[in-house]
Amino acid sequence: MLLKGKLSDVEKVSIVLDLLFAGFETTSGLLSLLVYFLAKSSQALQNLKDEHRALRRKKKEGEPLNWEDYKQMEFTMMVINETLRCGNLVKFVLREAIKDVDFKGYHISAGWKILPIISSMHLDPSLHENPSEFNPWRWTDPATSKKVTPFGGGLRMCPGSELAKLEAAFFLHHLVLNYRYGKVFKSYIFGSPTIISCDLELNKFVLQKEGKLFQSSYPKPIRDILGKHSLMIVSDVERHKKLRRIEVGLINKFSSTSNFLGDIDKLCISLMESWRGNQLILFSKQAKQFSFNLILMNLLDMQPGEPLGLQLLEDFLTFMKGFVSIPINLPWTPYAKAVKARTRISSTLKQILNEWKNRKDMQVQNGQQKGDPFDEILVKEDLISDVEKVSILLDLLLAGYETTSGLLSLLVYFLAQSPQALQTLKDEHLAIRKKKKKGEPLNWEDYKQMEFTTMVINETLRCGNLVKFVHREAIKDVKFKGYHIPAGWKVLPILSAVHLEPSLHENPSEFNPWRWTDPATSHKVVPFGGGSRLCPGSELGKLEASFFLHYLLLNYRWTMKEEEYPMLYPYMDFPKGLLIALETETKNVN
Ligand code: HEM
Repeated sequence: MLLKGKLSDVEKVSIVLDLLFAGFETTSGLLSLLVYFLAKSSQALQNLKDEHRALRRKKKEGEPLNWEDYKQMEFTMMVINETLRCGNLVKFVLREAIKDVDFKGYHISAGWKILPIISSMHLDPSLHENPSEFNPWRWTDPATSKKVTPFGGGLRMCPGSELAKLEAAFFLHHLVLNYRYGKVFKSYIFGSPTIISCDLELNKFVLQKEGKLFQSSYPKPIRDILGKHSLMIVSDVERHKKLRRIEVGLINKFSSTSNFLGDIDKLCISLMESWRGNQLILFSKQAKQFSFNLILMNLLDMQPGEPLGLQLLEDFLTFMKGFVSIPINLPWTPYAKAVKARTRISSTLKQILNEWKNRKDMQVQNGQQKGDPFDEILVKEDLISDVEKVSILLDLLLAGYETTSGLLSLLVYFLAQSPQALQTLKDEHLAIRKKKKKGEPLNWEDYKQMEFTTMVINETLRCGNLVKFVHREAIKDVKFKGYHIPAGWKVLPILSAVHLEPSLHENPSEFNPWRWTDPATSHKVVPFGGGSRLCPGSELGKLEASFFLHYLLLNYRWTMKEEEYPMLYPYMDFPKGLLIALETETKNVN
C-alpha cells in the first residue's frame, strides 16, 4: 500500500514512524496494566479464566485463535476497557482553538491551547460509581462507554484502537490459560523459600492445621528476642497446649475478678480527665501509655505510676524499639539494647512473681487465702519453670500492648472520617449512659448492649489490619486446592489481603461498620488469626476498646489536625503521632 501510494518518501517514513511510536508504548503499557489490575482482582481474573477456558474447549489442540473467537471475548473486552479507564495510558491530548469558541458559558480565544484531560473524566465520581475501583462489570451498562474516551475522539480518534484491543485479548488468552498468579505465589523472603497466601480458604486451612501440617515459624531475630519459651514461638504441640492453657486461664481469671471492669472504667475516666484543658494531643502516644497501664493493672496487679511499673515501661519501650531493628548485636545498636532490656524485664517480672508468692505464703499462714488470679501461675508452679512463668507474663505484655493501643488509634482515625458511624455510635453510648446513675461505672450488661460499637471495632480491625500476616512452616508436603506446598517451606498467610479483597467485601477500602449486619462478613475476616493459636486476648482487647470509646464519645469531639495514614514499621503506627484537636462534648448526659 505504501509502495503504491502517491506519497513522498519522507511521508512514507513518517507514517511507519507514527505507527511504531503510537503502537509501541501504548500496547506494552496496556499489557502491563492488565497484569497489574488482574493480579489484584481475583474475581475478574477468575471470570476471565472461565471465558478463555470455554473458548479453548471448543477448539482443537494447538488451533490458533481467529476473529470468531475474538468476537466471543465479551468479558475480556470489559476487562480491557476497564483497564484503559483506570490505567489512563494517555492522560490528555493537545489542541489549539483556531477560532473564538463559546461553549457552556466558557470562552476560549482563538490561538489558545486546550488540554482535554481524558483521565480526569475517567476518574470523575459524578460519572462513575467508585471510580478508583477496578470493576469490569460496570461495562455491562452501555452508558459507561459514552463516558470513557481512552482512544480520544472525533477525526483524530486512535486508528489502532481495535488492533491494540485484539493484541491484548490474544495475549490474555495465553496468559490466563498457561500461568497462575494472583492470590497464592512463591517467593523467597526472610532467607527461606516461602509461599505467600492471600487466599481466604488456604489461610484458614493453614491456621486450622496447626501442629498437624503446619507449625509456627517466626524468623530467628524475632525468636531470639521473644525467647524460646514464648507461646508464639513454641512449636511443640504438647508444650504449646500446656503454656496456652495457663495463659488463657490467666486472662480468664483476671477478667472475672470483681474489680476488673471497675479498673478499666477508672483508667478511662482518668485518661479523659488528664486531657481537660488540652486542645491538641498526640493520640498515638496517649493510647500506648493507656494500654500499658491497662496491662499493669490487669495483668501485673500494679497501679499506674508505681516505680516498678515505670521501670518496666522504660525497659519495655527499649525492648520494642529493638524488636523491629536490624538484628546486629553490637553494644550501641537498638537490637543489643533490646536484648539487655529483655533481661532486665525478665528480672523485674521475676521480682513481681516473688512478691506474689510471698504475699500468698503470708495469706496461707494467716488463713486468709483469697483465690488470687495469679494463683493460676503460682499454684501450677510445679508444671512450669520460673523462666516459663516470666515468659508468660512477657507474652501477654508484648501481645497486648501494641495491639490494643493500635486498635484505639485506628478507632480514633477511622471515626474522625466517618461522621455517620460516629453519630450512630454516640447515640448508642448516650442511650446506655442515660439508663445509669451519675458516675455509675460500666458493667457487663452495658457491654453486651454495645452492638454497634462491636461492629465499629470489627470494621476497624478489618480496615486497619493490625496484624498483617503470621509466620508458619509446612511440616509435611501439603496439597490444597491445587497448590503444592513442600515440607520445610515457609508459609505466610496474609490476613490483611483477605480483609481488603474486592471479591469478598464490597468496596473493601471503605470504612463501613454496617457491613457487619450481614453475618457472612465475620467468616471472611480473621484479625485474630485462627486454629489453636487464635488470639486469646481478642475479647479483652475488644472490651477495653469499647469502654474507652464510651468515655471518649461522652467527653470529647475530635478532628485530625494533620493528614495521616496508618503505616507499618512493622507494627501499625501513625508517622506523625496522630495529632488530634479535642473539643469538650457538651451534650454529655451525666
Ligand atoms: C486487640 C487487638 C489484637 C489483635 C488484632 C491480636 C491479633 C493476634 C493474632 C493475629 C494472633 C495470632 C498469631 C499467630 O497465629 O501466630 C495473636 C496471638 C496472640 N495474642 Fe493477640 N491480638 C490482639 C490483642 C491481644 C491481647 C489484648 C492479648 C493479651 C492480653 C493478646 C495475646 C495474644 C497471645 C498470647 C497470642 C499467642 C497465641 C498462641 O500462639 O497460641 N492479644 N493475636
